[in-house]
Amino acid sequence: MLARRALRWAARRGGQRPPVRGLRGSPRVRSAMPSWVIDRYGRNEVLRFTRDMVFPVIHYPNEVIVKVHAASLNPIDLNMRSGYGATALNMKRDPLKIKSMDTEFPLTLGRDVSGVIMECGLSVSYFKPGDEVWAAIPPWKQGTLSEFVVASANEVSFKPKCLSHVEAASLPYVGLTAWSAINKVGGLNQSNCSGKRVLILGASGGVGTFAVQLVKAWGAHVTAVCSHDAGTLMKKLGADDVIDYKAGNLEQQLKTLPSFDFILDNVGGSTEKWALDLLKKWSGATYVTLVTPFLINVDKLGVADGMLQTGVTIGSKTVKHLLKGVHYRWAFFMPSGPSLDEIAQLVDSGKGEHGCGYVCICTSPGTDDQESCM
Ligand SMILES: NC(=O)C1=CN([C@@H]2O[C@H](COP(=O)(O)OP(=O)(O)OC[C@H]3O[C@@H](n4cnc5c(N)ncnc54)[C@H](OP(=O)(O)O)[C@@H]3O)[C@@H](O)[C@H]2O)C=CC1
Repeated sequence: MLARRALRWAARRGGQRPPVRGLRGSPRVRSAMPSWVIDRYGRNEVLRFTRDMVFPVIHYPNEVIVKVHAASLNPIDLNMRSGYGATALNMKRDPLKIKSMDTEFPLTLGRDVSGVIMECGLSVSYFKPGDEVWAAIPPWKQGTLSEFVVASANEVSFKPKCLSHVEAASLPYVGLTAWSAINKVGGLNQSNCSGKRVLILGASGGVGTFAVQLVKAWGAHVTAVCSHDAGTLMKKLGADDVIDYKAGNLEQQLKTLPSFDFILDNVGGSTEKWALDLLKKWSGATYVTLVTPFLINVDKLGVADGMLQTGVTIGSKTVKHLLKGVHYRWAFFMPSGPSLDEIAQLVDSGKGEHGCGYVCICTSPGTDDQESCM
């Protein structure tokens, strides 16, 4: 597995196919393209359709331009539409003000894309024009609600063969977020997850439905917390125990179960005040939350003070819980083509009880009749 991953990294950096001089792909004859953009933050009325969005340009040799066949929306797009994270994301967009941007507008939302490579930068040898790919574009870049989008080749991966573009576009952002929380931050993987007791809070959402299937595919015993409506779906996705958080006191319901090795918190709020006590003590058990105040702190306090406040908060919580015998971590979405390669393999592997793979695409999680399992 590691060797294959290393090979992919090498290939993405130009190790496999000979380097190409100049841009490769269809000659471009247009300078504008259709997009959904916003020109200010607000509610849905700020969304504007335009046919005159500037065509994306390859600025760095490792970038590709993808023709978007399908895109999808996540809660972060709604939040970004309202201005969430604007301070930190703008700093990341243009840290040295080299593009002399006065404003981030017009801003294109949408993180997920499934489409076809149209152009490759000079150093891209892993992909070629015409390849079918999927990706999650980081929030400091222009989004995917456009005809074309530019991405780093390291953010892009070959689309799973068994999914259509529309199906594939529902997965990358939630898949990579769950992968980051469970694998990169939480340290679980195919070889160490078997038999572990995993609790997923907020299991019926985009991230949660992916997380349930991932740890189940790796052999964990999965307890899913969701509302009653999603119970049947959770069972179909492989959850061993399903707990309805609306049926009485959740903390008391969970305390009747044996302790957990790993908790993924997709809910936040006051949950962590009691949920860490559900972990096994002094055995390396880990609590990972995806609901963090990082961007809110930076928006409220500015970059320096916001990051300082964030550092103090995470540092003190980590130490406090370590002294009680458990690990406490924050996780974030991480764009990654190589991680998407591994997710694509799971999707295409065809081992799950749903036919083609472990990963079952829920077009609108939470209701059984909208489930579509590829
Ligand atoms: N740090 C990061 O980089 C990222 C953080 N996130 C965060 O992760 C969280 C999950 O994201 P996503 O899956 O896309 O969001 P969704 O809106 O798709 O899912 C949230 C789910 O949580 C469920 N839920 C709400 N309240 C509770 C509760 N008290 N107990 C159990 N379940 C509950 C809802 O179920 P129901 O409707 O049935 O109540 C819903 O299905 C969000 O808070 C999001 O902001 C997401 C991506 C990246």
